[in-house]
Amino acid sequence: MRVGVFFFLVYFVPEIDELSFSVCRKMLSSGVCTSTVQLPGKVVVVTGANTGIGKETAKDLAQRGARVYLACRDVEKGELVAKEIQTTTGNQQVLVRKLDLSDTKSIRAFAKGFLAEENHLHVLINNAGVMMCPYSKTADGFEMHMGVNHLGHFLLTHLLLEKLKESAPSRIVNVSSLAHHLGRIHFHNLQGEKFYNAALAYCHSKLANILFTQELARRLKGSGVTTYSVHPGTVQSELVRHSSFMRWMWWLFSFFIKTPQQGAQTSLHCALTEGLEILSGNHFSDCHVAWVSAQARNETIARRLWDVSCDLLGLPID
Ligand SMILES: NC(=O)C1=CN([C@@H]2O[C@H](COP(=O)(O)OP(=O)(O)OC[C@H]3O[C@@H](n4cnc5c(N)ncnc54)[C@H](OP(=O)(O)O)[C@@H]3O)[C@@H](O)[C@H]2O)C=CC1
Ligand SMILES: CC1=C(/C=C/C(C)=C/C=C/C(C)=C/C=O)C(C)(C)CCC1
Repeated sequence: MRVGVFFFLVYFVPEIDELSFSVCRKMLSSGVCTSTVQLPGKVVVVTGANTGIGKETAKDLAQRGARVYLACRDVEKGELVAKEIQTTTGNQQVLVRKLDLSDTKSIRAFAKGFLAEENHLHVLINNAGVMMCPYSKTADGFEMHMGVNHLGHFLLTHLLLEKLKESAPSRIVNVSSLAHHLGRIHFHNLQGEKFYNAALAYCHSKLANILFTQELARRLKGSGVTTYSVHPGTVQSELVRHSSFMRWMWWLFSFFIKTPQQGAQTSLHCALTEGLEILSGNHFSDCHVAWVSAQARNETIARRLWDVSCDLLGLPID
């Protein structure tokens, strides 16, 4: 039935025909991380690692011998995945710790626990994300997309930054999206209280991921810590859980959508590839540097977002 609907559209609507074949070509030329780097003795944190892109990223890093922390809001789901990764990779150093990015207390507790038990952190992958949630707020009163996708990771990164610097060379990968092109930082409506659209709220938060990456790269110059933002591609995952339209689209076009394992490739490329330090602050898609929107290249907005984020989270503005 799905194949029938697809071929009906392709056969009878020439525009869709052209679009789908060019999209198809693009999807099929998706990047692959070719790094052979092994990671014994290295410590990695992946947020949202119990499913989707995060799970596949964590699995690959465990396969290379790293000690991998799965930072998950649902510890039970995390434990099941940790067992699965331990079995498939033979690496027992896959650990689950509770992290709910929609609650700054949980983020602080995660960081405190991690810093108490680990002397190093070589790679932080800020992967967790929510998309198209009905209007809701985090425990601290932030709009859910901005709160989880941007502010949660902003705070987590700040709390772990000294450890990353002590462990240099180290890397931070922020999983953003092509959707950032539709994003805007409305400083007068950062919590969506004046107007709210679930899809745009996601786009705004993904733009914030890129602005954060660029500002962080500027501030970390010379520290040995580098940072990259990533568009993983359009990937079959649970991200579409809040939208029946998107679930339908993903189902209809599932032939052209990447698997989570393919979706993990660009994060892995940025975390592992040797010689990438010179490209700190850049955005990547299909394992190549990718173009970002004019908003995402605006240093003034990036600096202001940094200051506003510090202010909202009670961090000192430096
Ligand atoms: N799939 C796609 O096509 C695309 C994805 N991306 C980005 O890729 C990243 C990974 O998404 P993907 O794997 O597709 O989606 P999934 O929904 O499959 O995975 C998202 C992960 O984030 C976790 N998460 C959600 N909310 C919180 C929270 N409050 N605290 C901690 N963890 C949380 C989820 O945990 P739980 O299972 O408990 O809900 C889950 O582990 C996201 O940042 C997304 O924006 C970007 C472009 C396209
Ligand atoms: C038009 C079109 C598609 C739609 C793509 C969309 C809608 C992508 C959305 C991506 C998002 C939301 C990423 C998350 O960050 C498909 C399914 C690829 C198939 C070919 C035609």
